[in-house]
Amino acid sequence: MADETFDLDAFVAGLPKAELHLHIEGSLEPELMFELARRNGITLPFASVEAIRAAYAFSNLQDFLDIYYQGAGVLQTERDFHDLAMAYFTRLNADGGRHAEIFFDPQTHTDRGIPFSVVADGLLAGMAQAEREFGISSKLILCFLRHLDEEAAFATLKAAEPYLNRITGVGLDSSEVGHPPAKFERVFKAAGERGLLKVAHAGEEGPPEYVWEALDRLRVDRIDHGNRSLEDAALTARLAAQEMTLTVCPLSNLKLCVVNDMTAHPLKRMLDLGLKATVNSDDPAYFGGYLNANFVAVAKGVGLSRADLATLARNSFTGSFLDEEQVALRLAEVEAYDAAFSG
Ligand code: HPA
Ligand SMILES: [Zn+2]
Repeated sequence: MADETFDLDAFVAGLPKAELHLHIEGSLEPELMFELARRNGITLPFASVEAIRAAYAFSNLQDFLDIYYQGAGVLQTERDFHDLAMAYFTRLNADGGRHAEIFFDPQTHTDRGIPFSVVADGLLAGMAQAEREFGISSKLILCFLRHLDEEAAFATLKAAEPYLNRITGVGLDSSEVGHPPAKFERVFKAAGERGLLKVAHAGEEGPPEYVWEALDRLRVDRIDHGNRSLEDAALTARLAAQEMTLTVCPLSNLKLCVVNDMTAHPLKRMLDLGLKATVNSDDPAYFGGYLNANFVAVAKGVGLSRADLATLARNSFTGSFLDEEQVALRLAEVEAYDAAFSG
């Protein structure tokens, strides 16, 4: 079959795609971290860009989160958040990305005295510029930090009130184990009543029960990660029947030791089980690769076919929060690309 001999890098490079799982604070490259530290008169506990990169050796999610929250401390002004967003969209554009739904963690900033409006206005300005310059559409998803309490999440939803017409949904991130989705049932209900869509990280390190809870108690529209769902056959069947989108992050899974080796990554099994998986970069500045690097690494690791890759690209649009008309346009682009590609 021609499938076995296709040029993987070339096919992935031009494939139209959307990114649905990207923490904008996790796209802060060490170079920009240094520049913002200098701009804002902050002294970093690292001597060089190389020293920062050398510190990015994690054995679990918490190891990463500790350094990720520390890094975000250089973000102070609206311009900083704008520059952060534009740096990400420049990478996404280079990767053939057409659309992104980006997470931000307002509590990481408001808890150190940065107003919600500074964060949101900066990110929204970067998103508008990416649309103008690259034709990349994007949406903003407000994540609650699950290691903090329900009251803090409600306060964040209140701070977001003036922005709710420019925020598409809410999410749930940070330390998973010990902080089950049910802890945030009421705040997710309140978010839903305000017209927001809902996603949650579940089954990255946490057990399948957390995925059930995200479905049944938070009533999410997507599951972020979801890897550990495969331990539960009834859950897997439910996710497939419901056509629930999973936003899977291969290089993140490798760096945070959710998988020991890329050849053991569950993505191929997910697709073969009929799960609606997508490929995403999560925190690309920390995990060693942007969107296309994730596609290529997992495709090589588990042997994805060209048809699998086209399915993943389609899933990224049908699993997005774009309206039907925009989805149809993007799907037509995928079909046209796939039909025309020969390599
Ligand atoms: O992969 C992640 N999991 C949980 N919280 C996060 N915050 C940034 N990235 C992540
Ligand atoms: Zn994530």
